[in-house]
Amino acid sequence: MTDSTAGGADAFGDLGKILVIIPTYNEILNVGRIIARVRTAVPEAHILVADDNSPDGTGAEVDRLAAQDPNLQVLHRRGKEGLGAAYLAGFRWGIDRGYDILVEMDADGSHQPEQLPRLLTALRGGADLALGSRWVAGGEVVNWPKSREFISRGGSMYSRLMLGVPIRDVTGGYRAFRKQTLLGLGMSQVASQGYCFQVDLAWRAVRAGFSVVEVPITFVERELGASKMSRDILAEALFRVTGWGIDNRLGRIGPPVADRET
Ligand SMILES: Nc1nc2c(ncn2[C@@H]2O[C@H](COP(=O)(O)OP(=O)(O)O[C@H]3O[C@H](CO)[C@@H](O)[C@H](O)[C@@H]3O)[C@@H](O)[C@H]2O)c(=O)[nH]1
Repeated sequence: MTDSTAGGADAFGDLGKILVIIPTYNEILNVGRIIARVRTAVPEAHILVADDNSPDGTGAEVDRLAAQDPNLQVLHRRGKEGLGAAYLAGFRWGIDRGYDILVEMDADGSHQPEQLPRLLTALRGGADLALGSRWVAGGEVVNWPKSREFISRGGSMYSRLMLGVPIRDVTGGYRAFRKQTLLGLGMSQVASQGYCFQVDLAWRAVRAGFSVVEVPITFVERELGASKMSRDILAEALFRVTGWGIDNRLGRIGPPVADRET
């Protein structure tokens, strides 16, 4: 049987130029493998690694790989400023260079590049934002510690409760955006740095009236390297989501103000 979501040379050319953004902090053990897997899964996609000056030399390793691959670029950032800041810099870089589709993908293999065609197929079907989801039917996590699953499910539930956002996996970080979605949700006003950046963007997309489609994915716990999840990241998420929830109930939050393309 043919998988209608399978990739292949230029299978998604009709969507325009695709950029996969991979944020990295100390991912030298993973970065080469993930780049190779993206190449095979969706050959026409270009890749941008947004590296926060990783002490383990991830940025230099990608420079070495990029010397052989014109469709691989590195955004060297000055230091660790959080996942959100790295993605925002990557989105801006991509939009300024004419990319139409911008994809978020972790470096550690949790987000399987082989499932990227599913997200792109959802965009082709009319979604403005295709969100890889662990918590819809058909989605799953593999080898994730129960404690992480609890935090992740709890974070999504709390966000739904506080914000009324109708998304089951609102903290998930495997996503494909149309450029117009990022501009329309006002990405330049996003200040979240850690993983609550994902909640911020999804909620903004909903408030801006975009169609957000959850696509089931299998999230596989990393085998190499370490998660960057920390107490500070959790505290930021709790603080921000609670604040947004209160402001929302008081009617202080309206639709986001769209960015200009420049
Ligand atoms: N440039 C940069 N990259 C970062 C930073 N912090 C993390 N990253 C990169 O962001 C990706 C995800 O970080 P992990 O630390 O591996 O995340 P996780 O614990 O597996 O968390 C996953 O689940 C979260 C909760 O659902 C998600 O919010 C998150 O996006 C991710 O999918 C990895 O490629 C990692 O190197 C940072 O400060 N700067």
